[in-house]
Amino acid sequence: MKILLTGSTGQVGYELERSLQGIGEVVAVDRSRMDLADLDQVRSVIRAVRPTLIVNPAAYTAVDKAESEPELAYRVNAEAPGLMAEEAKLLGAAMVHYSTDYVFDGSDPAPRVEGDATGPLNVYGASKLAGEQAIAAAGIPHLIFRTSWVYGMRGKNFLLTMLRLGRERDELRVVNDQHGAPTWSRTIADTTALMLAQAGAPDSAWWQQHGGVYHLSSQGQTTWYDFTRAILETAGIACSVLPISSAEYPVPARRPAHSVLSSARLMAHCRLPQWQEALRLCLQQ
Ligand SMILES: NC(=O)C1=CN([C@@H]2O[C@H](COP(=O)(O)OP(=O)(O)OC[C@H]3O[C@@H](n4cnc5c(N)ncnc54)[C@H](OP(=O)(O)O)[C@@H]3O)[C@@H](O)[C@H]2O)C=CC1
Ligand SMILES: Cc1cn([C@H]2C[C@H](O)[C@@H](COP(=O)(O)OP(=O)(O)O[C@H]3O[C@@H](C)C(=O)[C@@H](O)[C@H]3O)O2)c(=O)[nH]c1=O
Ligand SMILES: [Mg+2]
Repeated sequence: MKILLTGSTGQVGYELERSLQGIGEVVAVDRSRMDLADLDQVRSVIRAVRPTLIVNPAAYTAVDKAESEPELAYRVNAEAPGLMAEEAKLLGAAMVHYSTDYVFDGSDPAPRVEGDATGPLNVYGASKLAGEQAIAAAGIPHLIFRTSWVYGMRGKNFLLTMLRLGRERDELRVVNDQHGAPTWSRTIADTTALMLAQAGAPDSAWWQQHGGVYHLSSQGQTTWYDFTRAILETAGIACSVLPISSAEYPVPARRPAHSVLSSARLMAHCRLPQWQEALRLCLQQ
C-alpha cells in the first residue's frame, strides 16, 4: 500500500509518519511540496504519487486567526480535502482525515456521538465541518477521526504553552468554563494505524462496514483550567493557577462550552487512555 501523508510537520502528522510505517510505504509531503491552499498543486502531486491511501492531518488550525481569514481556512480545511477525495475516487484510493470537537456548538454537556447535530460556533469549526461533508460526498472509502484539544511535545499546543508560561510567570489565569478532553498526538496516530491494520486495502469489505466518522479522544474530561493544573503538577512546576470565565479571556473566536466526544464507536475496535494517563506518558518522553 502506498500512503500519501500530508502535514508531516504538524503534531499529528509527525507521529503518523512513524506509526504508519508498518501499514505501507509512506510518502510524506510538507507545505513546500504540497500547499493545500494551491488546489492545482494538490491535484498534480496526487496524480504524480498515485497513492492507495491519502492520510490528511494537514489543516488550518489557528482558531482565532481563522475569523479574519475565512477564505484561506475554507480552502485548506474544506476545498483541499474535498479535492483529495475526488482524486482518491479516480485512483480507487481510500482517505483518512481528521476533524474536531469544534464542529459542535457545545450547548449539551453530555458526550457527543457521531450522529449528533453539529453547529460550529467559529470559522475554523465550520470549515472543518465543510471538509467532512466534502469527503463524505465523494463516496469513497474513508475514515474521519474527530479529535479534541491535541497536544504533544512538539509543535504549537496548549501543553507546551503552559509549560513555558508556568516557568516564566508566578500566576496563570485560565478559563474554567470550557469542558473537553485533551488528546495526545501519539494516541491519534497509533489509533489510526491500528484501524488501518484492520481495514486492509480500499476495496476490502471493511470500509463499507466500518468506514465513516469516529470520535477519537482521550477518556474522561476536564477544563482548560484543570488541564493546566495537571500539566504543572505532573511537570513539577510551581505556579499558581486562577480559574476565570471565557468572558474574562476575550479572543476573536467563540469556543464551545461542552465539547466532550463519546468515543464508544471507536472503542469497539481499540482501547483509548484516560487523559491523565496519556498526559503522564507524554511528559515522560
Ligand atoms: N490541534 C488541535 O488542538 C486539534 C486538531 N484537530 C485536527 O487534527 C488534525 C491535525 O492537527 P494538528 O497536527 O494538531 O495540527 P498542527 O497545527 O500541529 O499542524 C498542522 C499541519 O498542517 C500543515 N498546514 C497548514 N496549512 C497548510 C497548507 N496551506 N498547506 C500545507 N500544509 C499546511 C502545517 O504545516 P506547517 O508546519 O508548514 O505550518 C502542519 O504540518 C487537523 O485536521 C486538525 O484540524 C482536531 C482537534 C484538535
Ligand atoms: C494561553 C491561555 C489560553 N487560555 C484559554 C483560551 C482558550 O479558551 C483555551 C485554550 O487555548 P488554545 O488557544 O490552545 O485553544 P484552541 O486553539 O481553541 O484549541 C483548539 O484548537 C483547535 C485546532 C481544535 O480543533 C480544538 O479541539 C482545540 O484544541 O484556553 C487561557 O484561559 N489562559 C491562557 O493563558
Ligand atoms: Mg490554538
